[in-house]
Amino acid sequence: MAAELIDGKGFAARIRDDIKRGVDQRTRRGLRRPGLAVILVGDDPASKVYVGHKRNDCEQVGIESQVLELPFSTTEAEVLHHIDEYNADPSVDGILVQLPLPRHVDSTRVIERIRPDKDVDGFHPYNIGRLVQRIPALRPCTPFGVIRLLESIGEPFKERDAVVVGASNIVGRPMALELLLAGATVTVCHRFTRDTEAHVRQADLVVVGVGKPGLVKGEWIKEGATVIDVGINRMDDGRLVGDVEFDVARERAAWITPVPGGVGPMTRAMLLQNTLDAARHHDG
Ligand SMILES: Nc1nc2c(c(=O)[nH]1)N[C@@H](CN(C=O)c1ccc(C(=O)N[C@@H](CCC(=O)O)C(=O)O)cc1)CN2
Repeated sequence: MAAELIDGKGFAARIRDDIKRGVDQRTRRGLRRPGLAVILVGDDPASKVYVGHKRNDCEQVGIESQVLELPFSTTEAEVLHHIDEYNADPSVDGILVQLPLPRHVDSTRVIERIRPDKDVDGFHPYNIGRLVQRIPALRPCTPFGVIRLLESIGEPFKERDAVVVGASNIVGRPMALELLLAGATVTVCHRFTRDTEAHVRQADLVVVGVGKPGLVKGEWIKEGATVIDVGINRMDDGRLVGDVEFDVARERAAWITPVPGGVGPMTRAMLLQNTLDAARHHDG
């Protein structure tokens, strides 16, 4: 029987409704709206689309957003200067620098410059360190969103062998950490892994975030597994596809996320959640 689809788009819409209620409650109590500042450097078309979505999401839930669009030639020192200004601005609760950055700007130095309490992407080493120790923190949005999706389908983490394919800073590594904290037994496959297929074949839960269409073959998926596809790849004909060979995987899995409409909308919803949480923290 074909797997059930995990409806990230629908779930994210419900989370946005909750966040809107949280924002409205603040304004009724005389508190200011949460503020998000987004920095976009260069003109990568996909980044522009994502930043546009984030701006619309903020408008929908009542978060004040501002987007600073900087040319590709912007220096690292200039980006750091803008971050310093947002760090000092009390109306800004969250700062996000859209990735990837041009090669002449060091993303690690940029992320480290953001005040950890305004790091709504959850990428700052301080927040990652807190997450490692299970201390409440701003959590990286994509893995946080995946955990929320898995909780929504009643995933029994503690009984599961999970395999994460990909070990990026944004997805794979924090994803493995989140699954570990949720109680799963976790294996991470990366570019030096000798036999990714063998690991995926025995996994009860597979999370893939590499950015290569069809990297994980449908026939590798164990019968009844849960498959979370974080990949978003735009094909020449304009279609968006994930990293998993969807049609075949769907015949074997019990649950699977679609692309589009799976993890992507949840990443954006968790950004709103982090921004609201940061504002609550800033209330004192
Ligand atoms: N500073 C950050 N940069 C990047 C992040 C991030 O979390 N923080 N993640 C990705 C891009 N990303 C968010 O910025 C992102 C990508 C895609 C979606 C999304 O909603 N996808 C939709 C389809 C959208 C489309 O039409 O193209 C879907 O999957 O249904 C949300 C967020 C890299 N950079």
